[in-house]
Amino acid sequence: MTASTPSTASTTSAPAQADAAATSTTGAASRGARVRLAGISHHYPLRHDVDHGWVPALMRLVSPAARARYEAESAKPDQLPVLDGIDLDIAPGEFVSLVGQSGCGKSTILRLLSGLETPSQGSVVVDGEAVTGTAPERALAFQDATLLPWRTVRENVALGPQARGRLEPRRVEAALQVVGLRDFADAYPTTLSGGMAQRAALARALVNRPRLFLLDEPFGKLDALTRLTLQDEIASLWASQGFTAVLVTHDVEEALRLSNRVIVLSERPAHVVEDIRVPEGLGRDEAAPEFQRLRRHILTLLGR
Ligand SMILES: Nc1ncnc2c1ncn2[C@@H]1O[C@H](COP(=O)(O)OP(=O)(O)OP(=O)(O)O)[C@@H](O)[C@H]1O
Repeated sequence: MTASTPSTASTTSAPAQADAAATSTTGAASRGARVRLAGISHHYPLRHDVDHGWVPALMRLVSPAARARYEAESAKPDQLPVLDGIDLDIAPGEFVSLVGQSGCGKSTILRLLSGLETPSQGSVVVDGEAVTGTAPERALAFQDATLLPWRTVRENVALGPQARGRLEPRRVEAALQVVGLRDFADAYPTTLSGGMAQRAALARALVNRPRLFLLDEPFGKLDALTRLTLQDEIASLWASQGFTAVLVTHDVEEALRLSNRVIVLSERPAHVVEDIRVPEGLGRDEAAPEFQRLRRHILTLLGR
């Protein structure tokens, strides 16, 4: 499935813009990456996995009770299983949301897709190539904008291309334009609202023309109104830029508004409980019985 009409909130005129953009840039959809997660399992080492060579000597000096506590702790598994057999194919231009209990491994999946983390088992393949490290065309946006406070908005957006020696000022200006921050290009991050800072972070990702955009609760810290506005803007960007999007969110309505598919994950170690296709256009009609039915269904799967 390729990007088609986006599902967006109905609070502003952005959905109309998104529709227009989607219609006018049908070719853009092919820019999106094809993603394949095959047999992914992942664990993190636990703290007592650390090799403290001095511990046995110390244990001879401590009380039997303290020694017993240490031995009990050491006998625990030394790995935290986080993901358990995740298989997922994402078509170019799809918008996929991952929902699941806190701590189930959603962000880990994004880190694997970005190349920040390597899976303990299985493979992450983007556009036919195994992911072995980070790449600018696989952009990651977090809950915190993480802008450098000593650089202006423009300088923050330019940072990635500059660091790679590929600075194209026109692209930086275009990225600022697309997120509506041209007038604040010379402002410093401390003078921005939360929503504006998040827009700057989106521009910083978009300047790399990502084929895969990984969004880790990017609206999590924003007030409800800004959140809805930015959701519309993401939908609009997705329609016009044609990237593949993977969004981690706790907000089931947000997932239904924005996505073609909602992947419901189990508790940790996570596996896919259900892969739900969102009918085209449904996201714009929250009052629709089908929207509400899907919302309740997902909440039930999440045990809420
Ligand atoms: N670098 C790490 N080292 C050790 N454990 C980690 C590391 N990163 C995450 N974890 C653990 O892995 C589990 C999954 O973390 P992850 O951040 O992927 O979950 P999540 O579903 O995104 O959580 P949330 O919804 O609360 O943000 C958690 O128990 C977390 O404590």
